[in-house]
Amino acid sequence: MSVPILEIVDLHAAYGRIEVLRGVSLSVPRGAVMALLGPNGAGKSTLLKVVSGQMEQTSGDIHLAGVHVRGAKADDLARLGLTTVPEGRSVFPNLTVEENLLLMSYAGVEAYKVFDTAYSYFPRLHERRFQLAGTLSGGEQQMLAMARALSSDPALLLLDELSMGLAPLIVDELYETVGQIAQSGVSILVVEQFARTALKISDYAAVMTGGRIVATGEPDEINDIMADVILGGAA
Ligand SMILES: Nc1ncnc2c1ncn2[C@@H]1O[C@H](COP(=O)(O)OP(=O)(O)OP(=O)(O)O)[C@@H](O)[C@H]1O
Repeated sequence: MSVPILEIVDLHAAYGRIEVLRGVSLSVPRGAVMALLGPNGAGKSTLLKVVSGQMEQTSGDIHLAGVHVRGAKADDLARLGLTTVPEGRSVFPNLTVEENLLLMSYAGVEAYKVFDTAYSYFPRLHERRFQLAGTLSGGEQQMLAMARALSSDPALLLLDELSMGLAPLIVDELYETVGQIAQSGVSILVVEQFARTALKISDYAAVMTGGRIVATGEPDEINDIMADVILGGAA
C-alpha cells in the first residue's frame, strides 16, 4: 500500500468554545476520489478549512503525502500539491475569463499551460474567454474556479459544494469533468450535497455527523447507510 495522499488523525477544531470537529480520522488513498457526505452543520466545510490551512486545529494530525503539515499555511500546502475550490465561486467578476486564468500564471505557472489545461477540460471557457467572469452563468463560473485550481497541477484537490445554487443538469456536467480530472491522476476529496451525483464518480465515501466520521466505505455501502439512517431520505 502506498502512503495515502491525505491522512487525518483524531482532528479537533473549534469556533471559540464550540467544538465542531470532534476527533475526525480519515484516510484518502492516493489517486482516489472520496466523497465526504453528511447533514448540514456536520462540520464538512470546517474540515476542509482546517485541511487547507485556513483554520487552526486544536489537536490532531494531518499528513499530506506522508508529510506532517500541522500548522502549515495555505501557501506551504499549495507547494505540497494541495489546492482548494472553496464553496461559492471565487472568481474575479470584473476580469475576463482569460484574465482570471492569467492570474494563476503570475503565481509561477506558464500562461499557455494554464490555458491548455483550462480549455481542454472546459471548452465552454474557451468560447467565453473574452467575457467578464461576472457575466458568466453560475455553472461557467464554477468551471472557471475549477480551471484556476487545476492550473497549479494539484496532487490533491479539495472541492466544497460545487453544486451550490446550480441546476441538476449542470451539476451532472461538472461532475463528469471531475471524473475526468480524477482519471488524470489527481486525488480528490469532495464535499457535496448532491450525494448521489458525487457517489457516481467516487471510489470511496465517508459520512460525517456531529463532527465525527461515522462511516466509510465504497459508494454502494454508503448509499444504503445514508438512505436508511443518516440523511433520512434527503440524499
Ligand atoms: N465561522 C463560524 N463561526 C461559528 N460557528 C460556525 C462558523 N462556521 C460554521 N460554524 C458552525 O460549525 C458547525 C459546522 O459547520 P460546517 O459549515 O463545517 O458544516 P457543514 O457540514 O459543512 O454544513 P453545511 O453543509 O451546512 O455547510 C455548524 O454548527 C455551524 O453553525
